[in-house]
Amino acid sequence: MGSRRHKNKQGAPPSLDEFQAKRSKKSEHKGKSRSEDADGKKHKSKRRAESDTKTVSKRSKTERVKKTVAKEPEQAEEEELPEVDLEELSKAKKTLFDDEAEEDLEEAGEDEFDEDLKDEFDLEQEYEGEDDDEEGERPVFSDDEGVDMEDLNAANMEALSVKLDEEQALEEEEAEKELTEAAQLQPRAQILPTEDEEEALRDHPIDLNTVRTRMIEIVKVLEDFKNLGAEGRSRSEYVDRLLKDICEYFGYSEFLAEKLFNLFSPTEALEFFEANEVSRPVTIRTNSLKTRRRDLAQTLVNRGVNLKPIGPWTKVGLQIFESQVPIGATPEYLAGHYILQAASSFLPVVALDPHENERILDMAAAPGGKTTYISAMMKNTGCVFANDANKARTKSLIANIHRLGCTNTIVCNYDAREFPKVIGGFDRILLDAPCSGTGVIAKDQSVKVSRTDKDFMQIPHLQKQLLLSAIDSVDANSKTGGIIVYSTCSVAVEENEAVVDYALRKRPNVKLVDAGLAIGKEAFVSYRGKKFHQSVKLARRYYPHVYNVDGFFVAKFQKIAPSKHDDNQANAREKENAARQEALEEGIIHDDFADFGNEEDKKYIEKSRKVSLLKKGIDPKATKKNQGPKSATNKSA
Ligand SMILES: C[S@@+](CC[C@H](N)C(=O)[O-])C[C@H]1O[C@@H](n2cnc3c(N)ncnc32)[C@H](O)[C@@H]1O
Repeated sequence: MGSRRHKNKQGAPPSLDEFQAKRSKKSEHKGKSRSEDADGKKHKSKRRAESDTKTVSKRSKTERVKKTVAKEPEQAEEEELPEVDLEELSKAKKTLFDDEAEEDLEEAGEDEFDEDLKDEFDLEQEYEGEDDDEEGERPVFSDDEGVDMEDLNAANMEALSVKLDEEQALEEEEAEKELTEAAQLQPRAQILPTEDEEEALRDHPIDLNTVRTRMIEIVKVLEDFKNLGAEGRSRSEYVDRLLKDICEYFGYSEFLAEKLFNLFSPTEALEFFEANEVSRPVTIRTNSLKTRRRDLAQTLVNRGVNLKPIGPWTKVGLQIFESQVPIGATPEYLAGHYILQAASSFLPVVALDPHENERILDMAAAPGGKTTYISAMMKNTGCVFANDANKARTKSLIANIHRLGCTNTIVCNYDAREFPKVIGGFDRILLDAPCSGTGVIAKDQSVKVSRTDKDFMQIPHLQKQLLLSAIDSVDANSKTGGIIVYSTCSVAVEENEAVVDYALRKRPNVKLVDAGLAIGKEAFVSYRGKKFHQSVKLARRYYPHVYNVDGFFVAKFQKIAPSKHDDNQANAREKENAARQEALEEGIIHDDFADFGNEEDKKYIEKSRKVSLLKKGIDPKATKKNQGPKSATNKSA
């Protein structure tokens, strides 16, 4: 590790299978290290460093890094001791995300790599419904087990097998007993500083290695407080010290450290904080309006880009490992063949599941990563309203829409709480809500100290209002949709489960449905004494330390009936047409950005319409007159 906060090149978000396999490997490993511990490894006492002169919060990152890397032999020894070893954890995380694949890619010559890549892309077309028909290893009897094969016959086989089972159960029971006894015999380490030591600490600069070792040891105690807690010390004393250490080591405000810590078990919390020090993998989304992932991958490989499909859950994502060219400035980028987009940002759109020819509203759309994905999934048919309250941000939204060639999009600039008064009756709505950003601390370290209690009241308040507006703007009678997806890049319960639960209570005409996402953890149905509607568990949580993606939350609603809060549906179409007319007359988007070249595009649109109809076995000439008003205008309003 070159730095406490280092680039993570390897971490492909794993598939569910990969993830589960690695998780169980990890717990096997834990069991192993526990028994090693019981075998008599002694905990070394912590040491205090005396040489530093600055406090951690004032320390520069480079200094911190140097401290962490340049370990003295004794310090290194100390780090071997704890059961929860962060070095090991971060190694484990790397392997979790397919190191082997990357090494293969690096080792392979280009031709070989191209072949591998092709294979993967070929597989990608076929993987659905494909079963792994390799036989697993079969258990075999062995002499070691004390069973004479010659004595084994149908009559005694059952009795022998029962005997073996009993012996195994007994062995397991004894091993467990030994473990517990050994743990109880272990001296209870005095990890917490005494009052005098605390006092002395105040006058001394902080040593990061000491803090780190103590965090790990405290976590270990908290995970088995009954056996490892020191006499006369309460659990909360350990938690308080750990929180202080987290603030000092990772640079969080006490308020945010505690809020985030409370979401997890102590071990997992430490993994989460650690993961926030590591950049997520660079990922791009293929723009299927302009190219295919396989073609894009090949072109980028030819430019010296080292890449790999993200995982079986997306057919448009690519993970970039290394690149000899700036990935945000290749000719393919400029031509709109892809967009740089975090893997987690694909998820809400996958959950939204846009259909061709629908009317969709992206309520908080800038800079347009999700709008352009929605548009691509709709194959530029129907209409996407891309709204954002921040006018300045609509510039990047429009720029992305242009670059990616989305011709079914209308940009608007309202406070989304004004919907459905602006327009209602949508088939689907995405509310990718403004949030505190506690899921993307790796990207924006300022969140660690900038978020206050007030934020976690004000932001959820806005999110609740926006979500109700979204619900009221959807057409419950939509033939294909009636869907609302709510997402945030925050892991705070106030912004996620609490908002969803509020909406369920305020709008009984919606229900939560399965988001249809292959990965993700169930959302909470209760949290620190608060109970949420049982169905809230259908929503999904994503964590950096679990999937190596940004922290994220996704909930999918189905509107089952209209309500008195909805806008007059009949009016919606009229409003939409009036808005289009107004936009056309005012030529709003043409001040700063190039024209789409409507005439130029028309022939392509017409051609793609014909091809799509022919594919469905419909004569394009027969349907031409019936084209509805939903065809793209290429105008932003
Ligand atoms: C998380 S970002 C959206 C990211 C976007 N969906 C994407 O994928 O590129 C949240 C957006 O909400 C916008 N926003 C904040 N308050 C809003 C409001 N009341 N109405 C509409 N948009 C709002 C912000 O300007 C910001 O662009």
